[in-house]
Amino acid sequence: MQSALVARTVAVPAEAAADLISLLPTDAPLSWVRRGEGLVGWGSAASIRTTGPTRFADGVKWWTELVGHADVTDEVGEPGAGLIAFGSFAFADDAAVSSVLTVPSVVVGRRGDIAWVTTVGRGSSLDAPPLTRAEPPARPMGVTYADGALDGEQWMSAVAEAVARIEDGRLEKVVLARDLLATASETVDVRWPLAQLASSYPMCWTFHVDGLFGATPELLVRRERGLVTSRVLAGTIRRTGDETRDAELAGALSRSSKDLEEHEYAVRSVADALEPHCSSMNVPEAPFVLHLPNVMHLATDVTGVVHDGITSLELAAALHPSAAVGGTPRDRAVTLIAELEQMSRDRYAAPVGWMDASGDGEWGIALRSALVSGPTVRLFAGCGVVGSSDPASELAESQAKLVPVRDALGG
Ligand SMILES: C=C(O[C@H]1C=CC=C(C(=O)O)[C@@H]1O)C(=O)O
Repeated sequence: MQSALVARTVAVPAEAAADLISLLPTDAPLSWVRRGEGLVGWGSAASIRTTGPTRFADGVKWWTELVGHADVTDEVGEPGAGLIAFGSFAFADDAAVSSVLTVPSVVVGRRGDIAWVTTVGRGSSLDAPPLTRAEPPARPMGVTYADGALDGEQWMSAVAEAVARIEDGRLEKVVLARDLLATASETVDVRWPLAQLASSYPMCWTFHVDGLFGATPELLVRRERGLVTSRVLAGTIRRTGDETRDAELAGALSRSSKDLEEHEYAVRSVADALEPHCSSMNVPEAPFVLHLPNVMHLATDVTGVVHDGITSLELAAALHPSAAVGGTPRDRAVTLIAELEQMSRDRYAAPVGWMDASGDGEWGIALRSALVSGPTVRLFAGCGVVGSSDPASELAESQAKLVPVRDALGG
């Protein structure tokens, strides 16, 4: 049997963690960063891969046992300090896609002006490494794009088919996604698109776990000291870059019955899944408009007080897939997704984030994301389809949602 994990967290000056992503070396970089704060990690002290319908439960069991045997000294005491795991889960129950939880050997965290380094290993003397900028990544070169499973025409037909099924009364909403394949002339160093995403989309969570990277605006769940938060997004309009026009479009979005319907399904699915675990909840009656550089979304922040000892990962499992990425009713939507998309979503649109030893953590929905493997990058984007959806508008919306990763790849 392996010896127990030892984790030591020490405080460091905030300036040392001012640019978290620039600290990442090439060795298994991990990221969860928003507005310059969050967590980065590298190296691997322990990890688990799991598949199928029990993937979340397997992860929770593994983590609980690991934490139960670990020797942790944490002089900072903030959420994310001490022992943490980063994780990225498969969208679907099929056994072909691995989900992963990984404990880095070094984590650097920052929250406001508090910063720390956690070192994890199996030995007794763990010295925190000096925090210095890593060798900068190279820009991907010669990036070319090709259709993924479906070309634009075929994907619009899938959307039209989904609308027909909704009109038949078989379901109310389904989120259909498509993929796009990028190929660079050499292996892509994921730290390049990560740095670009973090600087262009500071209001999003810039993540990377085991080849899945992106900048998501949607927080599936945060659990922090008994409080739970979910930022629900659904309903989108593209930005024009002209401020006056964008303000008019934001107004139109907040009045659009099609988008409000899409949004309502997503909020309901989150509120219904959180309710059994909360003693009190706040679900705002009307959404606000979240402005991103490429698109605007209808957004609702659902909050609650958790009354049981449920971990953030178990909450994520209960919420996944919300109707922001699945549909309503959930089971029918997930079956239709598999039929119409004709591709595996892999880990796109599924929980990605981190959890600490207390079970607190943050799990985003892996949107505006891509899977990198050597010189190839598979990008994903999806759109909520309701009875009034128009296939050509949905295709244009999916293209707008591909912009962050396309721009970050620089081609
Ligand atoms: C499924 C995606 O977005 C979801 C989140 C926000 C808005 C959405 C929409 O308006 O369709 C989607 O529900 C994606 O970006 O791939």
